[in-house]
Amino acid sequence: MKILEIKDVTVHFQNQAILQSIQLSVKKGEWAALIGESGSGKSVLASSIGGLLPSELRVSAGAVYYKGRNVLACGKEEMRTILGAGISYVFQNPQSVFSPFYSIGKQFEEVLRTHRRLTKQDRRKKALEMLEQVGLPADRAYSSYPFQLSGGQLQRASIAIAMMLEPELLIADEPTSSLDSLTAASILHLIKKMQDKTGCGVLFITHDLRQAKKYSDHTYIIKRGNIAESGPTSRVFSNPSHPYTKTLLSSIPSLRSTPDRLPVAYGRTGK
Ligand SMILES: Nc1ncnc2c1ncn2[C@@H]1O[C@H](COP(=O)(O)OP(=O)(O)OP(=O)(O)O)[C@@H](O)[C@H]1O
Repeated sequence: MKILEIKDVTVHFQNQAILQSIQLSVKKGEWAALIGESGSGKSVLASSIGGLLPSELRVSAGAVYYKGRNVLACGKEEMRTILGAGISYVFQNPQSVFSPFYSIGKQFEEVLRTHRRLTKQDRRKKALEMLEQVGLPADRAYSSYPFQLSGGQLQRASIAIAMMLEPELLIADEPTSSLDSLTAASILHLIKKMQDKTGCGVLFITHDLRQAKKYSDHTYIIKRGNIAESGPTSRVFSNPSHPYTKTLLSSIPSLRSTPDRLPVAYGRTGK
């Protein structure tokens, strides 16, 4: 079942097309990767899904269906309900998710107050449970202010708050770009774990080809506002058809030449 279906979406800034006739879909439980270089239109596409485009950008054609409902035609109130409970975001910069003026726990509880009918005690219990699930010391994180957590810890908290209402679609917009590689790997592992637990669809926006290859079922390559190529990840990476995809893949030689497992000489002799 398709959770998200983007049909022929075109976005303009004044008379310049930033996205052109985009087609993309994400099924329940699927991990789709959207790969493209800087400025190709990844974030504009992510924003258009949740109706989060800045006012100077306009969707000039097409539709974005969330479970069959065109979100581009939804009113503000309906969109507010869909966002959070149906579609959630994790951004590159977790600071943008949290207010610096309130503790993390208070901000979790505020989301629950808006979307769920729970007692104060149950809101606190749920917040602590989510913080624990993402591997944070729950009590400390709950009472911390955002600046008291490291970048990696804050990204974990942002995943916890994004998953708290069990959304059906998680849009992860370059969630690891500001993190060191070890922390980045643990964050992607965590998103995968949360997906396995809830069965949500994931739209993973990245320029990291290795991570896309490792996690995604389906890959979309975007170039200057157009989908240059799409298909099952294994096919796109093993047998790319578009010259642009070939160039992207060949820019990281080890991606295609490094075997998934260590060679016998290193892996199995115990030496
Ligand atoms: N608010 C805006 N007004 C005008 N043009 C914009 C606006 N936001 C983005 N653009 C333009 O749209 C194009 C796509 O930008 P976008 O931010 O989606 O790229 P991206 O692929 O996410 O890049 P990055 O990987 O660097 O985040 C760029 O040419 C950018 O300059």
